[in-house]
Amino acid sequence: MSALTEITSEADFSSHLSALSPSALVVLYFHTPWAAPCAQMGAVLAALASQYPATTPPTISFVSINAEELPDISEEYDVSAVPFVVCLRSGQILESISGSDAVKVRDAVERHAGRGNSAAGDPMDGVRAHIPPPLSAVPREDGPTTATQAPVTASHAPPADAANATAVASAPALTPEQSREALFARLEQLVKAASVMLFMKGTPSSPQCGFSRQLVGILRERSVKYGFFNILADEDVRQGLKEYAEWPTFPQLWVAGELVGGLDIVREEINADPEFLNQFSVNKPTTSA
Ligand SMILES: N[C@@H](CCC(=O)N[C@@H](CS)C(=O)NCC(=O)O)C(=O)O
Repeated sequence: MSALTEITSEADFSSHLSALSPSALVVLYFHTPWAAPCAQMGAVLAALASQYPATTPPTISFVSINAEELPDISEEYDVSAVPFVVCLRSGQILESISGSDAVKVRDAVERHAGRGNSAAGDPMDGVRAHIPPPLSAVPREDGPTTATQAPVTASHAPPADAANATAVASAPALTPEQSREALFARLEQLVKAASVMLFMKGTPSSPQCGFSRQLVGILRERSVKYGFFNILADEDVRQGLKEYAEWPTFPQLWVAGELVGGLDIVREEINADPEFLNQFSVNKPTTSA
């Protein structure tokens, strides 16, 4: 699966881009370490990247760029605020998205990844182009309204120490209620990081619990395209999601930002409707949207 690659220098950026084929979609993610919305978007992009298989040569590449540390790159892509996402192909900017709207970013990536990949033999071709909202009853509001944007002046980036000073000055200690709100805002984004999101213990290739393993098996059998989040890697998400979802265990399967349930519920849904989840299968004919 693809991953979010951190760019460490301008030279690193140039060599990364030149190693890609011209038809590859490049997703640039500009962030700063001190801007809280960037942490959410970073997790969203990592989950999104995990949905795309790593191919040789890559047909899609997700890169993460510290907007303050690499001001020349930020300036080149007109980064005025973070988080900021740019979809790029053959050096051409296809779309820029400013702010932490996970749905907007996901839709843009899926839309652009759907084009230009067909020659690469990617098994997910076509499906990624656009998956219609699966549950018409589920409102697909535009991302959380917590899209607080942290302004960043790329061309006048402060040195690292100054950036730290900014972080201290601009990040007063949060009250427990504020921390909970921030966590819930992050979770609201995460559950929408992919049309089908699996919150599990471990990863699909290495599940750390039998329930998660079985749910991965169900999704695999149906060739469902999904994003995942390993809750063992983030205790805040592990505990917070139980409260946010009002569901005490993992795995949790979310579809279009709505909780379906755990393994037992997914099984019940499939028993009641064998076609359940089929619309997210990579084997589904793309014409039947
Ligand atoms: N029958 C449940 C089984 C899931 C379950 O019991 N999970 C436990 C053990 S893996 C869990 O997540 N406990 C809470 C935790 O570990 O944080 C289902 O349908 O998903």
